[in-house]
Amino acid sequence: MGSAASSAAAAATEQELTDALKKLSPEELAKLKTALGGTKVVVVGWGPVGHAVVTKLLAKSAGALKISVISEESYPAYNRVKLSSFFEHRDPNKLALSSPEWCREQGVELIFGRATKIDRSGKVVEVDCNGQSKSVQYDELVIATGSKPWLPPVPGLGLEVEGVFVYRSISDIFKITERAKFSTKAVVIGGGLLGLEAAKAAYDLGLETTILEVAPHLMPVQLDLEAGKILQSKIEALGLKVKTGVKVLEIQTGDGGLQGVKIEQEGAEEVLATTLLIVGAGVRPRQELAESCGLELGGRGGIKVDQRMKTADEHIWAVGEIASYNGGMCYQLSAPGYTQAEILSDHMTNPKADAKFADADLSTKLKLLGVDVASFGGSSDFWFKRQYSSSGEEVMSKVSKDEAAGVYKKLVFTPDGTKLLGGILVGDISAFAPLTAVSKRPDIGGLSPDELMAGQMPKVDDGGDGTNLGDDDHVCNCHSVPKKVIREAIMKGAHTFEEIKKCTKAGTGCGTCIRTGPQPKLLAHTLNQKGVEAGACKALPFAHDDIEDLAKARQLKSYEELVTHLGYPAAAADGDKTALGSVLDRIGGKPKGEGLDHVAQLKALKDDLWKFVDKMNCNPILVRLAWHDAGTYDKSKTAFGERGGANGSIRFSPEISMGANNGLDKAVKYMEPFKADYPLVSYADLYQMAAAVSIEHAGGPKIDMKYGRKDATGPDQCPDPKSRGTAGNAGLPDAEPGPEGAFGCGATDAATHLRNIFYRMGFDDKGIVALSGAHTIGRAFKERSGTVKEGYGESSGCPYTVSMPKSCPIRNDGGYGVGMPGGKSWTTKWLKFDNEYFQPAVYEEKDKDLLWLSSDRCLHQDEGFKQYFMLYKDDQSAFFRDFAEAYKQLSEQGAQFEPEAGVTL
Ligand code: HEM
Repeated sequence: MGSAASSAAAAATEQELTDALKKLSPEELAKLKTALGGTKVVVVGWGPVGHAVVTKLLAKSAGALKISVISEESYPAYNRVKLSSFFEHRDPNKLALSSPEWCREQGVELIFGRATKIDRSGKVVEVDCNGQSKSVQYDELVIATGSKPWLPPVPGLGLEVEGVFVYRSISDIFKITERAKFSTKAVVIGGGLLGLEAAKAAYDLGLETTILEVAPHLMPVQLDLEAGKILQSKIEALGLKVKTGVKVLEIQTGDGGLQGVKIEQEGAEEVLATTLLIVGAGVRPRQELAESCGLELGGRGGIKVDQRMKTADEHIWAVGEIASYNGGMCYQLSAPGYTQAEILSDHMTNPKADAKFADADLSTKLKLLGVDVASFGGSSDFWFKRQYSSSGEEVMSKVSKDEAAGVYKKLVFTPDGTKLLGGILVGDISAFAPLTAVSKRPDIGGLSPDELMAGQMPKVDDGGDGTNLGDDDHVCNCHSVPKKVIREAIMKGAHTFEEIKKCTKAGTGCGTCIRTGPQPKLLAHTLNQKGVEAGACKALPFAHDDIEDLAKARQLKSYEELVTHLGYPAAAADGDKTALGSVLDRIGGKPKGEGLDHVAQLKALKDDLWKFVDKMNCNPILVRLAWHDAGTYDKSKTAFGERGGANGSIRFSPEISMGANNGLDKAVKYMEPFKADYPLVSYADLYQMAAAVSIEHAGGPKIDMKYGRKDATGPDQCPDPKSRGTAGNAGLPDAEPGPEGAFGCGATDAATHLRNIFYRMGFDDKGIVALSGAHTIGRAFKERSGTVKEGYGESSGCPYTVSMPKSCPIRNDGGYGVGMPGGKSWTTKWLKFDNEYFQPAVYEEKDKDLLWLSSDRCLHQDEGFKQYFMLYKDDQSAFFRDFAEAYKQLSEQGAQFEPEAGVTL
């Protein structure tokens, strides 16, 4: 490699490198490309560390390397650290660190399959792609296969037992969720990081959960006995059971799989009855590939690597949980993996690089079942030599605890008290970042151990940004990003947290350096120094939404608190408070719409709904909610409520519990926070507006509906389910006839049934076909309508409805995301509102992965319907026009408006 390459690769950060590369002359860039060009790098494993290798290699080679990545899971690389947050959103995309589109844009070849063999002499990896074998040639190979869960040797324990799971991947979570539907109790083996995360999952699923730990206390690798016991009592206070010092004797099975777990504690045996068991007792490196090709392994497993992360084979590298540095232990945390990715990419792009892997930072800070826990150390000796439990001459320890409050703090010093070796924090971990920084310095800056215990921090020259962190202190511990790197990124144009994430990775791990850590102050101060006025106001130059999230995370309630904890006080200006008005109201507990009149609330709500569907990809269910609220309309009836229509009555139990409305309670719940924020808007308007926004957001027509609908006030205003000449469901249509061959209205063919239903509402054949075209978006689920065998979750969906659909991307804007995976859709791009529903590829029913119900089929078979069906097939604008007209009618009839003429926006 020429000098141009080495000077570029010697730069310290990814951002610098990208900038340095930009500065190269075309000749120099050409040299670099010749040096690396054509070199084919294959990365096995698309987890967070494998992905970090790809991004770093791209940046450091100016795109000259040809990179392929082999991914066994069908999800884009995702953040396992946040796996348990999945239950808050149930959206795999929120965990994603990348996407297939990103790979495409970067020219990275993405291969979905399992690497089965490495032929070292031929430099080929064999990949099993869904039963088809593929040979992938490499010049340089990176193994980033990570770990696999370890099952303790307990009689009867195996993943083949129904009800036994591990906790490692998104698909594990889906499987656990499925089983949880039929279980009331869960047992978790393992009281370490992994086991407690798994216990959180079981707890979030509403199961009575018992945690079993073989050691005398929880988290034995990170905590001492006292800290472990405090954590235990906090977890028990939540209603979970914890048993420590436990030996698992046997797994008992019977009909339907798991029945119980037999244990021994303090000499007494006991059987815990359960149908769901999660094993979170540790992991082992996935080294089969390396073993089978004869690569040298580490003494305790993993692939032996040197300081450059190179294995015994000159062309094979290993990083992350699989890498055994100098044959020692493999690190099962992401931070060391990221450091290793950095070092590997340095060496692969620059033979003269001198970066060396030496020690891993095993500091961890996390929230376990609502309890903050942290363990930090200046070097890995803190954990390996268990300095946190040493005593006497080896170390000096200081402890403070408040058992009632559940707060514990232990700091461990050298015997002379001049250097902090590490510490343990439970309950209050606010000092984690500064203390971690102090533990990495040669001394404690002239303070005494007692002063440090009391919360004093050595004064550091922080350049006036208020972080009390030096240039080399880490802001982001997950990715080991020092303050100076973030500062430089801001100086070079990264003016938001998102932009900082992109160019430094800071904040993309656990995210606490943003939420509760020093990043906001650093950003505010640096922007201020640059004279950049970005974001909400002078003192807090971030987006309103960011400020709101930060305020919630830190429980800040006033402008003064915001500026002190997040902002740059010297920059506060008179107008700041006004500019932050809505955020201050929100964090002070006021609804968003307070002070706005009805029309202004409607307008603000529309914007919020747009953002919501954009984030959640829940357009279809909101359309179904609004249509089912309105679709009870009977033109022969006059009394408000009894006549049905869009009046919000679907939120009441007689209606929402009708079979036809299965699953819509989820959408009703989605809408509640909006109602709380905009109290002047009726539920009826809210539901209809959400549908109109969802359709438009998905690329469909704008529906010119009016607002001001009044709400049904109670269950007594719900239509009687049997009052519409149908068996039930207040006149909503059936998709298929019942077991006797008849639809609910008595008709034996779908076309007659649809006419019975929709003529009652005042529609004609054109309206029926146009409205049915709404199925161009959305899916059916076995758990809801029961019309399909596909159901909730990744494993129960079909290729178009899982997170990596074959038609990806399915959103109108080309963005990535499917919301909750699963079910079966009518169309391939089922988050795009277009006329795909009317296309032969759909209605000819050749693609078994698409849905076509009797009520859809009659639309192109019945002569009266067919003319419209064929018109919409050829002319999307005719479909949009007729749909918008019919939907407006659907959403307004039966409703009562105030003012009578309605409100148009
Ligand atoms: C013509 C008679 C209709 C029948 C028999 C029918 C039946 C169904 C069925 C069985 C489902 C699947 C529900 C599930 O399992 O989750 C469904 C979903 C859906 N329906 Fe209809 N429907 C009809 C008309 C309409 C109309 C008029 C609209 C809107 C204007 C509509 C909008 C939707 C949407 C958007 C979904 C997807 C919901 C989701 O993905 O969560 N449907 N429909």
